[in-house]
Amino acid sequence: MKAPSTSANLGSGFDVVAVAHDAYFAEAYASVGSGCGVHVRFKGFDPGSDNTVTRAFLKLFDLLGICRGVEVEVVNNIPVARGLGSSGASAVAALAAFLREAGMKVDPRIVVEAAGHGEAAAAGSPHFDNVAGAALGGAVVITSLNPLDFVKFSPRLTFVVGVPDVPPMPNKTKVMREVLPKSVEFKTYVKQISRVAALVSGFARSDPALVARGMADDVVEPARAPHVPGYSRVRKYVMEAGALAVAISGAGPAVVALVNEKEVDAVRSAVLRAYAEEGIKAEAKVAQIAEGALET
Ligand SMILES: Nc1ncnc2c1ncn2[C@@H]1O[C@H](COP(=O)(O)OP(=O)(O)OP(=O)(O)O)[C@@H](O)[C@H]1O
Ligand SMILES: N[C@@H](CCO)C(=O)O
Repeated sequence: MKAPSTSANLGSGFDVVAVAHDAYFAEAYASVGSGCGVHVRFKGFDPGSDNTVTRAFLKLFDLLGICRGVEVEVVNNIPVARGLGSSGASAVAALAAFLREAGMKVDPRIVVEAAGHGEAAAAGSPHFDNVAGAALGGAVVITSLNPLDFVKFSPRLTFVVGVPDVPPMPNKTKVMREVLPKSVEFKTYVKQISRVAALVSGFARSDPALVARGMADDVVEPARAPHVPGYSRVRKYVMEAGALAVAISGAGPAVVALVNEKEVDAVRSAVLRAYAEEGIKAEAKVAQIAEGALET
């Protein structure tokens, strides 16, 4: 099964918003046997024995009150530790592959809950945005954390995703969650919730200008931007090139720009020029909203 890359947060939607895009995909193959226990093989990047996939299966079996013998192979083509949801997508693709092989239909909320708990292996704490996007596809909004629930929208959005080739920060997502402020001023809170409202309204109306308004952020991005190589220059250049908005993708360092089709080439060139001037090799991919692993 395939699971798409995702950009979580989109500025103001920290931990509750993610978009699935067709920039990259993780794939997983599963076989189901007798017995009880999961064996995972990773082709390419191998995170080791304590990984999101194994934890996701343990949580899934716990939630379903079952145990099965499962062999899984993960082929993850989503750049790791870049803010593109690679750890979450590998877990979602693996769970989806298992469920198909086992002939099981399971409530998507259970799959997302299991994969989101698996994220603790990568981020230090569970979070459900990337995995909800990878599972459902489209633009997903977490509407309740306990019990977990979410709403999927299918807006027509076009992105340019800039992926810098920089040495991965050890425990990157965990570190980028530790730099976040512990509190915000009430007036900032009100500004932020109006932005999340703009994100959701923009998803519902498939209105890029409204989504762009929601991608502004006065809380998470200012805390993280200093740790994202080239971000201020990329941000400046892509906005000058006509992007509607730009944000750190997930916990970074990748960036995600929302664009109108007619600005795609100019914004993609601006991303590459900005990184080049920073002396950073980078990739810039044009991406559309993608379907999730549970759709196929
Ligand atoms: N499947 C995995 N299991 C456990 N740890 C992982 C896995 N994949 C990556 N990691 C590690 O977790 C950290 C975050 O990696 P991950 O790939 O989740 O980041 P990301 O793609 O940037 O995701 P996000 O969009 O959540 O920031 C890195 O230190 C990485 O080495
Ligand atoms: N919402 C999470 C996503 C990580 O991709 C964070 O920003 O830490």
